[in-house]
Amino acid sequence: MKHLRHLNKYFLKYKWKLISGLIITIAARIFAIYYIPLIGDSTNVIEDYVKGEINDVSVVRNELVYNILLIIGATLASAFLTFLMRQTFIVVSRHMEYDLKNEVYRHYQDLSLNFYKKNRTGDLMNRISDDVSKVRLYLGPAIMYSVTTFTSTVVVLIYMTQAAPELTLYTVIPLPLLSFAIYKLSVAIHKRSTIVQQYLSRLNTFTQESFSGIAVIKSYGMEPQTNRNFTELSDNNRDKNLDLVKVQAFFFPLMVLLIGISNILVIYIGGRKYLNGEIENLGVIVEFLLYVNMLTWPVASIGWVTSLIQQAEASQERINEFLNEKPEITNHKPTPDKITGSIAFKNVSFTYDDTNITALKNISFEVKNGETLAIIGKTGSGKSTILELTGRLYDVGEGEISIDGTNIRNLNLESLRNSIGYVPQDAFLFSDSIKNNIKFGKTNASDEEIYEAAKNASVHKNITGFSKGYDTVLGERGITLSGGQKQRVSIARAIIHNPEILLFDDCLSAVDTETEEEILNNLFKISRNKTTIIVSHRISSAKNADKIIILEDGKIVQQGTHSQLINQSGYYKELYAKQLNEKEM
Ligand SMILES: Nc1ncnc2c1ncn2[C@@H]1O[C@H](COP(=O)(O)OP(=O)(O)OP(=O)(O)O)[C@@H](O)[C@H]1O
Repeated sequence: MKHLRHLNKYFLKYKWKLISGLIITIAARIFAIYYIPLIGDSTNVIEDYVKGEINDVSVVRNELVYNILLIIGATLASAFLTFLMRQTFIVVSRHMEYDLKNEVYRHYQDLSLNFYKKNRTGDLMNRISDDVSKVRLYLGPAIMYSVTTFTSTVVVLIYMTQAAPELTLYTVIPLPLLSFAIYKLSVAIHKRSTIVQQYLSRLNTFTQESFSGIAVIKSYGMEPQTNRNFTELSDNNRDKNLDLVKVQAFFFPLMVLLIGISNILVIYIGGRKYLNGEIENLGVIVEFLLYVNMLTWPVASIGWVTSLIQQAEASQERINEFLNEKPEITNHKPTPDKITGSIAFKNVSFTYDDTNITALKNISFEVKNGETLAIIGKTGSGKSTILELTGRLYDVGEGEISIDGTNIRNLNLESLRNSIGYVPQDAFLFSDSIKNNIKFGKTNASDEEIYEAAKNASVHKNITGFSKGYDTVLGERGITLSGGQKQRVSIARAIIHNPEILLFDDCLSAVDTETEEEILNNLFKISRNKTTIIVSHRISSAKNADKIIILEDGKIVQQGTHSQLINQSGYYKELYAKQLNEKEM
């Protein structure tokens, strides 16, 4: 239970609701059992009348009517209290589930990019959905059934021992057996349902991928092969489901068998005792039959609850594993900073943990406030890494990155991130309206600000061309934007909040040279007093920068202005000649 201790804070938070649930449950169980002695009593009255011990039929009638009214009252009270009990325990468990989900989600958000690289998205999703749901079964049903079982068992046993102590002993013998058998069965069911879940998630992943990649499947004529793969997965899935159903099928017969044994014991032993005169009235036997049936479900639920708790413990262990992960990038400065934007890299080297690739080697450069730096270099030379380090998505191993003369580790993290407008290499847009995607950069932006940003990113005309304009929904359920349109919406998102620093990671690669020219002209206007770093493979994007650096294998191999670099032999001059030729062709 040590992993479940993490949840104690939630029990404390909802303690008053839980305590009232406890009181309601005890009252509900007392009322639920209350009718049994009344039935016994009614049987006894009839028996006494049959034996001739009572001669007046109206006495019998009055007693029966009185008992029936009490039974109706107790049943109604028990039904109402049971409703309240579920409302309390199950509602509280839903609140706790909501709190836990939020806690996990907030923690995920704080964790660094490295964490996301080390763990698969499916695993992250499972822990926040499936595992939290399993924990909820402990927080709600498991606690509720434990309280019900305990209360019912204690109350029923008190009633039974008062009525016939020896008979009680014989009739409860099969019950622990029932509990143990149900526990074993629940464990077997759990094992099989975990396997079913795994197969189901494989099937889902396959289906989802084949729908997303339907264009590739069709163009390669792979439909028959995909069908075969689906059938194979689906067959496995069915077999695993059948394995589960076979075990589940034992559940109720087992319960019925053990209740049957208890009933036979009551009738056999109780009957003999009645004939011997050890039990005075038939009513005791009737009562015992009802008690045994009433005890069965709570006793069976001990096994079920035990397996629920075990599953919750395993799930909470997985959740805690992530909750105990410390964010690698933390804020060391609580007060906000005013950032103007001059950036300096001093002897920076950086190695990615997971691949051990040293992406940057002893990099030094400076971009003053309001200047533009262009970074050019072959693929894999470390260009994107420079931008990611500037935004402190990773902390550097060696050397120092400073902004306005302060090491970025000592800047307020929120101020740093707010001062940056970052356009990543692969523009990611959410399945939401274009307007909301742009507003992501400034949640309180007015429509005018959105249009202005879209105009500067040269995408306004495209958007107004869609029938729903800025309300056009993107993604799975909506329109698919072209690569260039996506890049431009992503640029609009970065510039809308008027940041001091703009980082563009090869974000004009999918637009034609004319649009590139138009966007660069707009950006030139809006970035006059901003510090800009443009990563590109095109000379056209870099040529107007105040400074250009050429990276090769993580090192700066050339730097200067466009006019200086085209007069030096090296990568820049070669690229310039090549791209000039392509333009002329
Ligand atoms: N997230 C990462 N984890 C591990 N290694 C990485 C990661 N990102 C980049 N690398 C490695 O670091 C090196 C530099 O990559 P980077 O993305 O900075 O290059 P780039 O110059 O931007 O390339 P491109 O022009 O193709 O975008 C590459 O060898 C790459 O494989």
